Amino acid sequence: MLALGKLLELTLAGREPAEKTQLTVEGVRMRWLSEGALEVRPPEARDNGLDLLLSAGIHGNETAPIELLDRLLHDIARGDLKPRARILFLFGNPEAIRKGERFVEQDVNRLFNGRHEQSSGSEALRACELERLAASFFSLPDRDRLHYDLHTAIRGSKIEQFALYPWKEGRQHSRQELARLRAAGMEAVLLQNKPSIVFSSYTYDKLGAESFTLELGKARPFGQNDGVNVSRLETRLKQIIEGSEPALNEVALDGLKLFSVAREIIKHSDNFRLNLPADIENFSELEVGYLLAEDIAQTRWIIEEEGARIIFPNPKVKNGLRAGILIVPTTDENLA
Ligand SMILES: O=C(O)CCC(=O)N[C@@H](CCC(=O)O)C(=O)O
Ligand SMILES: [Zn+2]
Repeated sequence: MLALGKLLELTLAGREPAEKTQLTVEGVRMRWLSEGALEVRPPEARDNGLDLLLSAGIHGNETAPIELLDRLLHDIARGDLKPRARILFLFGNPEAIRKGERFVEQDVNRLFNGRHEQSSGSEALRACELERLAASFFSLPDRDRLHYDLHTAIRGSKIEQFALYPWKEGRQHSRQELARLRAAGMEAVLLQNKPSIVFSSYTYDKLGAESFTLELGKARPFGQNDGVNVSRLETRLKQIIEGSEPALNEVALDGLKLFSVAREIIKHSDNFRLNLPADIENFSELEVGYLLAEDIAQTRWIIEEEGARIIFPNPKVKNGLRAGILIVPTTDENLA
């Protein structure tokens, strides 16, 4: 296997490779760009015009997606997987990955779309570098652009695998991309309805990619991910990489559940209280009238929406950040 296939090993060791560019026997070029960043380029004659950004480890303790990207890279470096797409592999927060923590000082996934400029420290610098790497990767004209930012969640979930689809004024969510996600094993998609400061929102909003955050199960340490079944996603990613995807069922979306955001719960102060059991699962339903959260100045979050569910409840976030998302079921009528 080519040494650059061991991007994860290099990243965990904090090492730079001696050789920055290597070629497989089929002429696939692997190029190390920076810590945790590697570009894969097929020979020109095989290139099918897709630019695919695969990121994981934006949160350092979310190891199943990191292991998945590591397997794909090994397969490419051995010549077992023969890309027709250009690919950028990114391990988002190397320092946090080495520590096995979600983040070191601050959550990288709250520092995109310019937020890093109002901040300092290594994670703000890393968010800036990730934006630069993504922008440079997605700078070639007339190519399809796809970004999957892979995560696992802090808690269990009633719907194990789901995607979050960013929003941009005047741009419609794509039915074809939803069909692709369904084929990759996603059971639900949350259609966002406002701008955001996460990585997938940056590549969607500023770089014109079709971009998604994918949640694949519960976060566990390296080597303990048997409970996270990524086989459907892995198969689909290999097909996307090799340009051999079977046709998609766009009409029915094959039972994919769609949700929209009703409200984001923002923590404003240290007085914030979230009225949920510590082990509550994502997608748990909340009844109308339920007092979900309280904060300073008599702020009360009371459920008003029929069919409301909660995802990512987290009262420990820093003040000013999202402490949960209230979602409601929606339909496919506004898709492009
Ligand atoms: O389990 C949790 O509470 C968080 C899991 C996670 O890291 N989710 C991403 C979602 C990003 C998005 O909104 O697209 C995050 O919170 O950064
Ligand atoms: Zn995450």
